[in-house]
Amino acid sequence: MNPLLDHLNAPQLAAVTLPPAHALILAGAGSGKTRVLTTRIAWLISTGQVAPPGVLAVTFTNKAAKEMQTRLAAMLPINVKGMWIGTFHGLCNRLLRAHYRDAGLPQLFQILDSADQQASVKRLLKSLNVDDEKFPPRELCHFINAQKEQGLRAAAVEAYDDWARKRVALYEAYEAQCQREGVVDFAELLLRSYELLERNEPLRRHYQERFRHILVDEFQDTNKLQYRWLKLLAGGGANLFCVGDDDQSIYAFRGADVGNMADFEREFKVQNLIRLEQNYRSEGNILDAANAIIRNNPTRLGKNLWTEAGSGEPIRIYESYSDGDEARWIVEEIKALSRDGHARAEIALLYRSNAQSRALEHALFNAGLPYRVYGGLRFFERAEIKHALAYLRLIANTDDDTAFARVVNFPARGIGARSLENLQDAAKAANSSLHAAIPQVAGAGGVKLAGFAQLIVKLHEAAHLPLPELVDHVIELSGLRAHYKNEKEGQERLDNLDELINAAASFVAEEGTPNQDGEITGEFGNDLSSFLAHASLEAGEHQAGEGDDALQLMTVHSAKGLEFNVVFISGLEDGLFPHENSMSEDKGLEEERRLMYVAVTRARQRLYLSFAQTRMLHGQTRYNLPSRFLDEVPEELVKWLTPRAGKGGFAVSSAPTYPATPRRSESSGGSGFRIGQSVMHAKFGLGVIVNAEGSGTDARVQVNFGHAGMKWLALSVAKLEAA
Ligand SMILES: Nc1ncnc2c1ncn2[C@@H]1O[C@H](COP(=O)(O)OP(=O)(O)OP(=O)(O)O)[C@@H](O)[C@H]1O
Ligand SMILES: [Mg+2]
Repeated sequence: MNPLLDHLNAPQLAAVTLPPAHALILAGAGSGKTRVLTTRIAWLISTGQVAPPGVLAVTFTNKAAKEMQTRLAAMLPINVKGMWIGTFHGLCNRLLRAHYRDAGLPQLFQILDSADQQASVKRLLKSLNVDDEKFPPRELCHFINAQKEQGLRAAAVEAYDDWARKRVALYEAYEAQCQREGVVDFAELLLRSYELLERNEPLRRHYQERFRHILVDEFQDTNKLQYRWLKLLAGGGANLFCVGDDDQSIYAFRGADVGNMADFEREFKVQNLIRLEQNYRSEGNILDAANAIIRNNPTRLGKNLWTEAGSGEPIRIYESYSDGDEARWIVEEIKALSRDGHARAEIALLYRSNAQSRALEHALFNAGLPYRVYGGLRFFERAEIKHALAYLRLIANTDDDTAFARVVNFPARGIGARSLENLQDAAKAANSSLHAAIPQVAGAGGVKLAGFAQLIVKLHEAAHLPLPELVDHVIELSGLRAHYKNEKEGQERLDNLDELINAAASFVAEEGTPNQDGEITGEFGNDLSSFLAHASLEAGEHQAGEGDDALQLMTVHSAKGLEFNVVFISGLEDGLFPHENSMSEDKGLEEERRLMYVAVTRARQRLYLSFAQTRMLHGQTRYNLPSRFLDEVPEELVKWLTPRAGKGGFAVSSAPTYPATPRRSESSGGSGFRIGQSVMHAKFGLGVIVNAEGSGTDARVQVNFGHAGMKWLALSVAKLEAA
């Protein structure tokens, strides 16, 4: 038998070796979906059923794409570099680079990340004199992206009142601005390449005939437009092989639609529906906990996972007084784990929201423990990096107004707001880019702007340099290096800029010049523009120190598909996880529960769950109840590391469990209740006092009742009892 097929169980083997046909692999976490998908690619190629260029594989992150390539390279004696394996964004970018003319884009079009997009919208509102309180840029971006994700251009969006019509008009103006500047946002990458294939029949045929096998991982999290994109590409008779898990659908808030699974089954008349139920990742207790949690969701396709592994260790739960205490405890625990021989890279710290990482990072930093944060403030999103990239973008395209506006006066060169306004007016009058309008500005401001234009010319002259040298040169010539040298805490920024040079070097070394697999065009763009695209798309998955033995910090969302020997899930508090925005409606809560399921199923051997009674978040101290998800873990699987306090619904301890910070005993206006105290209300049940105001007959307290939510109660009326 083909050694590729060793170690597969029967349904996995069936999935890997299906004769060419559409297939849906529906299976729970850790059952080998990704492994099956990768092995199938290897099997199809090694048995000569398809050549490498005939495969298109979509993964969820760049990291996953790289991992897939590495695994394939280990299984097959072929060059996997040129293969079309990537994220939707990455693949669309590749398509648009290859056919930029047909797509109506400049050769060196630039990609706007979310922050760039917002800046661009802000600039638009300003130039149109639109009140950004009526149309907050963030919401406008959200609206625009949502339209694009449904495949709707401004002209196709319906609007029934003035405000909605204005919003659509702004969408249209934004599109025009992007087109003029030669930039595309993330949603545009997808929509533009969809339209390209839809409208350009020869091109569509070419790709339809080329890709014989299209394989999609994490299919449950595709949105409508992505699904249509897949359908279009598969329209020439390709075989669509999708793997997914409805229980892990966690991107509904971004337009993902689990309904795609049912649509796929129906529209493609899928005959091969394969379920995998054996889990190879987690030990028994962890798996049982995950199964128990997800069982509380009423709308599931339904499946249960089992494992041959023993029950393993109990799930450890820890309660702390504050987020700081929680972080310090995690540090101590990690030190102990290290002493026991656990590699740091095999330990993951997961949290619901990025803001939570601060306390953890602080404690890890103080303890001198190396760590890597995925997501959060990503490398390529740091201010100094974005400044340097903006200069590079201006080399590639002087009409890129977002980049222009970012650095025209950074480092400061005396170009004031007044001159910039004049420049903007001139650009608007001439319908040109900011850069092109410079000669129109008179006076001293005009002279300074001309100086900036000179700088861009000089940078341009260096464009022939090898990429890492070019980056170095730009950092120097732009004055960024000198600027940060003079800044008090500029060293870290200088280090990051050096890291950008390294990133450019490793980019050139790794990517080489793509396109060795017989693309129909040789116009993939040059190193600079591919590097810039990479910087926008990579989303921080590369960071300084990659490969070191560092702890892995990330949100649960970014942990999807990954696995670790030890997992900490911290901040398990109602309002945080489940997140308060999603607690009020069933659908939201179900998505949070799926998120919890994803989090728990990342662990192989050991799982820690922790929560804090108080937490500083966004500059405010919050008093929280333990997450309801903790109650959903069967007691027999659990070992409490702190006394299990409070019976029944919520475990609220009355004593500080970690002695590092003295417990505060704020009184609530002489009412006899204190903040942090547990109370009982006849209607709302058990809660925790989180805030207090007034005194005497006017005394009011705010109570977090968990399921019943947060309430202000007048003590003279509400009959509250100490619990
Ligand atoms: N037949 C098998 N024998 C041994 N190990 C296996 C087998 N199948 C999968 N594994 C291992 O189990 C782990 C989980 O597999 P994989 O990541 O492919 O699961 P998944 O279904 O994609 O999980 P997720 O839903 O979290 O993405 C991996 O370490 C994988 O190598
Ligand atoms: Mg997977």
